[in-house]
Amino acid sequence: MKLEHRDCIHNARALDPWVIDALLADVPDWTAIDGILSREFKLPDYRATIAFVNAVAQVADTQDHHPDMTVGYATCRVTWSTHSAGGALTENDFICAAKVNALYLGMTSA
Ligand SMILES: C[C@H](O)[C@H](O)[C@H]1CNC2=NC(N)=NC(=O)C2=N1
Repeated sequence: MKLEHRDCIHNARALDPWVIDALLADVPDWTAIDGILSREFKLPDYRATIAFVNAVAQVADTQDHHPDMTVGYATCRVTWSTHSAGGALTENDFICAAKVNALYLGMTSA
């Protein structure tokens, strides 16, 4: 099943580096550095940025997996890591990153 269609699981385990490298191919434009997965999104203006933040928050609450977000006027950096795995990357981070990519595509193409 495509990553973006999967749901987060409980007790996700820290991923090995080679698994991280493989999963990165499924989340275009995200980078994994020091146990965090992040991407900066560009939006047309502040209103669109806040709408994006709210849509990401909705995904986060539904999945019970929550990113850090840094909001600018027309940018939002979304950062995932799994606290319960000691701040490492798990499949949950990649599942949520894929969901956010799909969300962004839906909000910015049309
Ligand atoms: C109790 C609740 O399920 C946990 O605190 C969830 C909530 N959101 C979370 N978000 C992230 N990013 N990592 C977690 O380990 C995590 N744990």
